[in-house]
Amino acid sequence: MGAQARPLSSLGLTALGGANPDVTDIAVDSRQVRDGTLFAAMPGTRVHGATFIQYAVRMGAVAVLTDRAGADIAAGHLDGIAVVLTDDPRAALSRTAALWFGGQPDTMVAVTGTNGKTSVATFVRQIWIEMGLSAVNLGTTGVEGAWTAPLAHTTPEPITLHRTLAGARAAGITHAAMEASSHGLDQRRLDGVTLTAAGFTNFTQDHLDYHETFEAYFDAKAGLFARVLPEEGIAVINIDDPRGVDMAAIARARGQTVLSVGRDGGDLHLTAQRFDTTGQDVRLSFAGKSYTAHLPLIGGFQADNVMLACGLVIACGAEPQAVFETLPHLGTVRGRMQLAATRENGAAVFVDYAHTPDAVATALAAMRPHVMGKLVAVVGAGGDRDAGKRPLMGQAAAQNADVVFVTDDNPRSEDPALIRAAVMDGCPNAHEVGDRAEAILRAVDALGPGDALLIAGKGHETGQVVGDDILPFDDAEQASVAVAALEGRLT
Ligand SMILES: CC(=O)N[C@H]1[C@@H](OP(=O)(O)OP(=O)(O)OC[C@H]2O[C@@H](n3ccc(=O)[nH]c3=O)[C@H](O)[C@@H]2O)O[C@H](CO)[C@@H](O)[C@@H]1O[C@H](C)C(=O)N[C@@H](C)C(=O)N[C@H](CCC(=O)O)C(=O)O
Ligand SMILES: Nc1ncnc2c1ncn2[C@@H]1O[C@H](COP(=O)(O)OP(=O)(O)OP(=O)(O)O)[C@@H](O)[C@H]1O
Ligand SMILES: N[C@H](CCC[C@H](N)C(=O)O)C(=O)O
Ligand SMILES: [Mg+2]
Repeated sequence: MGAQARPLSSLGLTALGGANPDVTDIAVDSRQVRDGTLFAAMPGTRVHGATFIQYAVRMGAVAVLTDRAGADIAAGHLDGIAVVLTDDPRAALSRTAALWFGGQPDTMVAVTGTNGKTSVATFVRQIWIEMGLSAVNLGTTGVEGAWTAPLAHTTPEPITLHRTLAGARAAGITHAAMEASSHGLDQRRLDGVTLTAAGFTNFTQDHLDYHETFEAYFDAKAGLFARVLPEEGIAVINIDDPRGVDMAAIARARGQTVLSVGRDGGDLHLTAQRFDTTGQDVRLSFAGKSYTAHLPLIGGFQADNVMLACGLVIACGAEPQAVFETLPHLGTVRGRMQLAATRENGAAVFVDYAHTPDAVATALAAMRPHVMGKLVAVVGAGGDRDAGKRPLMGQAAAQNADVVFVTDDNPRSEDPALIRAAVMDGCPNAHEVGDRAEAILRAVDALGPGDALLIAGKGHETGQVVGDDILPFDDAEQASVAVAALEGRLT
């Protein structure tokens, strides 16, 4: 909450006719408006927020921030309140929220890409903490690290975001790594954040329900470099991804310094990787020097995420040697290639957040070097999300696992049987088991010595969204329950 009333003009806003009322709060939802509030009436995906201006005024709004379309919708209801009109009210709201809450950790980085954002942001935070700094990561798993808080979005809307950042700063947090989701970028949610560096992981299919085309999805992600990261910022880019090369060109065109990372070359370069039962050894090359480290992380792709994280920390001014020395102390990211249970015969059960075709393929392929026997997968797709990815996720599972169980993820408002049928189109030989707990039980039951199971899709989530209900559900817990039940340890 903003502590006290402040004139509208102090928030960087100029109202029509020079009105300059004192503002006591800012809100993006009319239902949160109270006396003295600046109501930001945003063009939405379902409705224009300006539809609710009349109500907001009744609740005590003294000023409205909107666009021309919003002013037209609310015509006749704007008398007596200050009206700020702008072509890009979402960007204006972000800058206003930054000024209203007035503080963020001194050093901040953001990371975008289809997969790996949470992992990279978590590794950045872990590295900073190992270096003795007071750091957090913000994103899908909430605020984690030296200060914790829950978040409803991967990239929170600007008011929540800046309230959180100001809270973190007040708690002594000096360093923060945040996720920039494509929705968040498209909706300008992080345009008020001051970034030292920004990272790009990769670009594959997701969220076409929202962005409609691959190019629009890419352009949203590119906004991190084309708009949010300042010209003096450093762009840390995975150039193994073909679109990483495009992203680097966008960053260079802005005058940003590019620090490239990759396996095929790059300023920070992975030159060797060897797997063992507890993780992997990596050799990295940076600025003419070679560094080796044991990463206690399962999954070859985590080396890519760790490299990007190292690049971001170095971009913020850390000594490379000190950064690479922290690597043996990194920990598993919650719900990402997390060992959840082990059967008495040694078969391991992993939980992972793979919810795109590329992630399912990558996560399963990453398990192969750790598995002697057969690889079993439990996979499903979420409702009210990109429907085109469903058969592709099934296909990725069929191509990379020996046995596949198709089950429900978060059906949300959709018919789960139809979602499963779409996934099954990509893996017709899979076993279809709608109930997720039963699918996990049957998959665990299928494990012999040397086999392994990947339960994909829900990672750290602790609920299953069915219609408007969130039913308690935790893949890691269900994996343990299944192992215990099958081995007679449940009474
Ligand atoms: C599709 C999408 O991103 N929608 C987000 C968007 O809502 P919207 O503006 O489209 O909402 P709307 O219902 O059309 O309403 C328009 C405006 O009217 C206002 N309103 C509405 C009703 C009312 O009574 N009074 C009122 O003032 C709303 O606050 C809104 O500002 O702005 C809202 C406020 O910032 C968000 O809560 C909402 O996120 C919805 C809930 C959502 O599910 N978003 C997901 C898809 C999302 O953002 N996911 C990404 C991660 C994706 C990933 O990387 O995997 C994320 O960053 O979390
Ligand atoms: N570098 C990578 N390349 C390909 N797949 C990856 C990579 N990193 C992670 N993944 C896969 O993507 C899944 C999600 O990882 P993570 O949560 O880090 O991504 P995210 O981008 O934050 O996802 P979200 O869009 O939900 O925020 C992992 O569980 C793993 O299966
Ligand atoms: N941030 C992603 C998470 C998807 C997780 C998966 N379990 C699903 O519900 O589809 C999204 O909202 O698309
Ligand atoms: Mg995430």
